[in-house]
Amino acid sequence: MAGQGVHNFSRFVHWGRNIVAVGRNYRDHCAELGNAVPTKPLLFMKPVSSYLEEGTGPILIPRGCHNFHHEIELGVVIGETCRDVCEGEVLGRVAGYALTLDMTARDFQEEAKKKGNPWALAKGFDTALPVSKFIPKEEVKDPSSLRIWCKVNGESRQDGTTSDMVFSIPHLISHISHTFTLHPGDLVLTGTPAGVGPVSPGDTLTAGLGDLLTMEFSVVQRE
Ligand SMILES: O=C(O)/C=C/C(=O)CC(=O)C(=O)O
Ligand SMILES: [Mg+2]
Repeated sequence: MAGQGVHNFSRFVHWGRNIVAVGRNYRDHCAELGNAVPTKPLLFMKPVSSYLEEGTGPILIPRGCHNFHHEIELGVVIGETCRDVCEGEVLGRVAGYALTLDMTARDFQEEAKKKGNPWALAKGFDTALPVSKFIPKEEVKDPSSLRIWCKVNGESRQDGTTSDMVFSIPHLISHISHTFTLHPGDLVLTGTPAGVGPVSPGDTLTAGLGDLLTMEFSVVQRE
């Protein structure tokens, strides 16, 4: 496995930065949840308090959640300010990448969707954003062609490739930057491929990004 240059995430990505997440960015995931493929990126935010660095503790199922899902995603870490950037400039402003999980309280999200409410509780609880080590961009030959996979207790659940994104990384970051500025250290989650599904207390999630790294998290109920 490559990845000699990976580093502790918080050494490079400072807490207190924006976390922008993209939803419905893989056709197969749109289909599995019965959603139309969007015609422009669907964006939401996760709070910085949702970060969970690998090795610092378990993923906590939020109180009252009865349908808790994994979503494996490629995370893009911004290296230079992005404000009104064109697509051609984007990759030059990226610092690197991380493997992330957009943990989702699906029942909270369903309730919010029915009422037309935001997804903050469904996507923003403590530990809703497990992250791998940080991978400098020099380690990643082609971010538009990376395998991302996730297993639960050793059983394959998600196995996709970033080449299947509806909107590319340059398109997503350019699009975001025309509405709000992204700063160094901000993280963009790029959406999940098909295979999202439930996890329970006692489960172990393992996930991988190409031949760059793997990560592992356990799951417990928040008391
Ligand atoms: O619309 C839904 O039911 C669910 C959408 C998501 O959770 C979107 C994502 O976070 C994603 O596609 O990665
Ligand atoms: Mg997601």
